[in-house]
Amino acid sequence: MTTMIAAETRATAGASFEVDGLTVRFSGKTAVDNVSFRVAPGEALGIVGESGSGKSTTAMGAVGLLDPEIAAVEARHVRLDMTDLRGPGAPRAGILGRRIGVVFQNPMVALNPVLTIERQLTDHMRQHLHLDARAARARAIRLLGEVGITDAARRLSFYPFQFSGGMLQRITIAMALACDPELLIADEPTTALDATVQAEVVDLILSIRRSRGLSLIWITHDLALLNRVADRVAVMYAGRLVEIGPADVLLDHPAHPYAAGLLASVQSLWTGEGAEFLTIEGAPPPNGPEMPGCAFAPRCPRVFDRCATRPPMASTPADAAHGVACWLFDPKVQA
Ligand SMILES: Nc1ncnc2c1ncn2[C@@H]1O[C@H](COP(=O)(O)OP(=O)(O)OP(=O)(O)O)[C@@H](O)[C@H]1O
Repeated sequence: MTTMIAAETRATAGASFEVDGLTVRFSGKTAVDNVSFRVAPGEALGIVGESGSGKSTTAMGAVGLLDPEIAAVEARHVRLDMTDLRGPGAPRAGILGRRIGVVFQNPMVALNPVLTIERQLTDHMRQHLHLDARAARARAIRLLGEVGITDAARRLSFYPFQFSGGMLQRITIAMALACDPELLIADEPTTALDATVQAEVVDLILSIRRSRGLSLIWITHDLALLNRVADRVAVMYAGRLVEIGPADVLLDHPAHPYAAGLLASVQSLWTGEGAEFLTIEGAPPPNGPEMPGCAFAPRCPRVFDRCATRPPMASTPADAAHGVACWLFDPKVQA
């Protein structure tokens, strides 16, 4: 009983999350190259980029969710507040699931189809919070209420197939919140849902973030959504972080030619009928960041000689308010 009270009253304010020099390789091939960023306590960072740009690999690699048999992950450090998640003897086990919650794209994949919702929600709490069965069940009912599932006591005995996609995503959000995390990672949490329920799930995550004061990383390919969900935005291209800055600044005046092109293509869609639909010519390089210069150089309308031979700023400084990895904005080139 004592443990239950401690768990329920634990403050759920957000923690800072700092990633420095994260590189991820699959079978020796670099998928994410020297990525650095910081999320301040209670802040929401949106990570945007096209499919395959390395958004999920960055987040999952940072928190230790990639299978070490498949992915080689290196980083100078990954810190949740003062706790280093990657140093020797780092207390990784238990942090994920307790201090960090993750909501995935497809709730059907995140949930076990042959276990009841009660079992899946309470196993998690019993493991991390050491609650007895009764206390865990009571907590599960409260959590389901928090994510908008009515008649929660009865529905705890249901299996995943008895819920709609939107309801299932609410349940995975409850699971992510089960141990009062300080950081929530939402990896395209609405992509697999019907358009009608997407907005409800976005609203739910935003309202939970506000009420709990959580730090949030929201991964999306939807630039328009970032207006609503993010305080700061990080733009990824071909495994590198090319621009990071305050959402209002970056979404109004993106500096990196790729970010500018991405925004222009979305804005041309927003402007409606008769408007020219802008696209960025070409495709991302097949070898991701494994090329001598800037990976965007072959598609860049502002390319110049240096871009093809040397990668600009290998990473954006973790503490920079607005960073751009582009030779056009390098002070030494401008001088
Ligand atoms: N398990 C894996 N094995 C091999 N390569 C992988 C694996 N997972 C990801 N990759 C590669 O890593 C790169 C980054 O993929 P990632 O899924 O992180 O991109 P993303 O930006 O999140 O894309 P999406 O929006 O489609 O989810 C891609 O080139 C992808 O093919």
